[in-house]
Amino acid sequence: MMAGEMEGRLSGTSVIPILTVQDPEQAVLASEALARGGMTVIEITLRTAQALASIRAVKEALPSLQVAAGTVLDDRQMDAALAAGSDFCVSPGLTPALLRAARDRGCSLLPGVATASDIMCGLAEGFQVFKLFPAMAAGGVALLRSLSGPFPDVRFCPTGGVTRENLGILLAEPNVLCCGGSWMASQSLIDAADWAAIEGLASAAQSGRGTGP
Ligand SMILES: O=C[C@H](O)COP(=O)(O)O
Ligand SMILES: CC(=O)C(=O)O
Repeated sequence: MMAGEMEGRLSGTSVIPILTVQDPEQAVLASEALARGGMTVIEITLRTAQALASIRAVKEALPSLQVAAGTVLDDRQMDAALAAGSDFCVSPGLTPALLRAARDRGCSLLPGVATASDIMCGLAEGFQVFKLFPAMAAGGVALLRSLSGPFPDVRFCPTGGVTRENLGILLAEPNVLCCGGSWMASQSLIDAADWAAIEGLASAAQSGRGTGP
């Protein structure tokens, strides 16, 4: 992966909404609402039987939206995600095999890290932008500040426990490019077909202020 490539992809967004969807039609409706709210990048996790079909359907309906495949754990899932039209892949952690698979395929990957050792593995393979997961459980702002000492050039996308309340605090950290989270398109909002609420949460998040108290 070219240096700076992932930073460029994420530069226009404060937040990556994360969707775990059961149905491609719902995925398209939710993605349309997120896009109306100003989102330019979304992630669909490979945690459901309909995830790949959903990625395909969203890319067809909204070609200019960047759609990442999330929860990519191995090269087989990476191949399936790319075949479905994903723009890039996201993983909750990293393995040397996954990093090599991305490099061999020319696949953009946002690999997950939670420790200094994870970051060192990623740097050794040429990665400089990471998802910090699970961000809040692993230490949140205190962890981001601690990591900025030994890794001044590394940038993060904290994900896991990010809410509309703590979003602004995380985005204020200099080593945070953007955050990821599921609150903008939660299962309950999707089940309720509350597309207006999804649009509103996306719009508030994209302005970097959340909607919280
Ligand atoms: O499944 C979603 C991701 O793990 C993000 O976590 P979250 O639900 O805490 O935002
Ligand atoms: C944690 C997450 O968002 C993923 O599974 O990629």
